[in-house]
Amino acid sequence: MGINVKYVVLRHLQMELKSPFTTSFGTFRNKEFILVEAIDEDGVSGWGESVAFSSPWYNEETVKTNWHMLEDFLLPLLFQTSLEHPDELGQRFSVIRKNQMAKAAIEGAVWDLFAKKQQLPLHKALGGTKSSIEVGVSIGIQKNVDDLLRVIERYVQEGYRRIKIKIKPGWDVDIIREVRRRFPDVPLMADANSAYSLQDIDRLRALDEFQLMMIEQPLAADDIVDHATLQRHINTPICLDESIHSIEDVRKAIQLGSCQIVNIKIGRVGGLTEAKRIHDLCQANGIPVWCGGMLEAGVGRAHNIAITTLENFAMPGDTAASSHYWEKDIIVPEVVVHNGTIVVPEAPGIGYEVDRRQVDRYTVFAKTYRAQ
Ligand SMILES: O=C(O)CCC(=O)C1=CC=C[C@@H](O)[C@@H]1C(=O)O
Ligand SMILES: [Mg+2]
Repeated sequence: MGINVKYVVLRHLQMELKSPFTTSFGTFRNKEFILVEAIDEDGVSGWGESVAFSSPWYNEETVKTNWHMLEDFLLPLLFQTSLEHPDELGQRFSVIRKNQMAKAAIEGAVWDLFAKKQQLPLHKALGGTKSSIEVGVSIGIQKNVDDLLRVIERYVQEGYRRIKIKIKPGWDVDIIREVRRRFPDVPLMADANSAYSLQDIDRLRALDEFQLMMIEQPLAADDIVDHATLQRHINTPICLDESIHSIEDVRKAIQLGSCQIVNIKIGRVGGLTEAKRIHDLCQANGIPVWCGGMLEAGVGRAHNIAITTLENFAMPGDTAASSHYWEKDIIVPEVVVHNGTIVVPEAPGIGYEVDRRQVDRYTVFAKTYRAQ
């Protein structure tokens, strides 16, 4: 059964975060993103979500560059001929360099469509094995330590399986010491979003005493060489986020010893097919992976849940409950977390219904593209 996408609707949505999210590179108050709906000859819709932000802080892609790539390059390639399987899109899109988040947005919609046509939940179509997944929560930089401790307390009580806090020079060793004093046993990790350099080795080594599960992306966003040096000097396992765009990046990082853990973000690596390949390579090399978050709305969140059902997603990811981010999400039911666990939905495709009323409410503009 081929996949024959007849038209695609791109929608530019804007949703307000319940509370601002601050990292070492800035504060998010709103989330603007592109929602992709791919409709086939039978009128079945597949949904994808671009995780690019409005500004090129996290990586070089933005909402506008994603729209441009989709409109001018990726949709024409998709419309060229039908597909037998979503895995074929990687090859078809390989004539376009990088722009992984734009590629992943449409690839995700095609995977949802494919799974629906097969009457399979997306997680089964991907080869997932879990019926529930464990999740953690990522906490932005707070005004002061007391606020941070209060926020952590709340999430620990809600049952989240690990706490991730953001660090940067000056908001690191002392802060983590306080957190550890108050929560000696909580599974804890720190994400630096590239805020350090090799000159900070001593400061980063000082974190070894706190039994962190890992430190995420301490060094430059495009680096895997200095990370290998750093890993030789510290005991805390390094996890790469920003530096990983493809299976080739992972192969090289493993060879160099740049990390012991990989954060897989579907958007950053160009889609579900590449995410699965990276998962498999890491598994073969004894490297656990987990699913990162990009403050997704419901569709992106559903894709994250599906990929996390693969076996080697062995650590809790950042897929917190919809209500952690939004007053009202765009899917029904919303993603709920009980005791740090999400029950994986079994309905075909992403497993959640897209709430068109909410989508319309958040849509700033939309455009439809048809196969010629
Ligand atoms: O809750 C989430 O979706 C995860 C949030 C999170 O940690 C991140 C979101 C966006 C950019 C980064 O700061 C970051 C990360 O690096 O993992
Ligand atoms: Mg990160």
